Amino acid sequence: MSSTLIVLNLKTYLEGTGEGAVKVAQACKEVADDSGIEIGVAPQFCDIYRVASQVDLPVYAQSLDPVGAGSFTGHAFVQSIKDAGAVGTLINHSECRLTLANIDASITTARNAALKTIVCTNNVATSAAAAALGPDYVAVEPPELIGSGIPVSKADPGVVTGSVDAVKRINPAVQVLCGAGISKGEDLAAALELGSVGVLLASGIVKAADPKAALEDLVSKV
Ligand SMILES: O=C[C@H](O)COP(=O)(O)O
Repeated sequence: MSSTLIVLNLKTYLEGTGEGAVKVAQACKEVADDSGIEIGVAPQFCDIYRVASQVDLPVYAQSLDPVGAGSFTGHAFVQSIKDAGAVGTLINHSECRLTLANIDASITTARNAALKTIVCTNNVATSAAAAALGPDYVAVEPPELIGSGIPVSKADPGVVTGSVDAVKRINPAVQVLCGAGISKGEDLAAALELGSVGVLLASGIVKAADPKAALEDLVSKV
């Protein structure tokens, strides 16, 4: 496997009892095996166990709550997420934003459970702030480009290079992903050229008529 990472966020695009998530995850697994590029998938909480138990690929939660076992109704408990089979979690996605204090607490909670952490940010300043908290990855995604089909790596290369520079300066151990509007091989190639180690993406693959073909195109220029 190369050090490139692709994480496919399924958001709430898929209905049903997890069979759609398993099918997309299976496509990710096949393309990962063929390409040698690591591909992870972030299904809804209720599908983590089903996906992780049926497909041998890295599964991420879409978020978690910094709570322990106990009186925490409605929260996403890290140990349950881990026991369901997740290896990591997104934190602070634009569609699920947290306070800085809760980002910090979520990173600590995930790290204590040995889950990888991908903290989403919306610009260079928040990428710098996230890097100071020491997650495994910062994933910069300008919100206005999310779901637009316009790739951040072409529409706003400066937010990627700026985030890479800021993160390296603050904490060189943190790696940078970028996302928003990524769907094609040229988008991923451009993202890597800009210094990121991979992408966080969703609609371009999940909503494609043939997600496996879309994934094959995504990795075709690396
Ligand atoms: O988590 C994924 C990002 O929000 C990007 O979404 P998108 O690929 O649909 O633009």
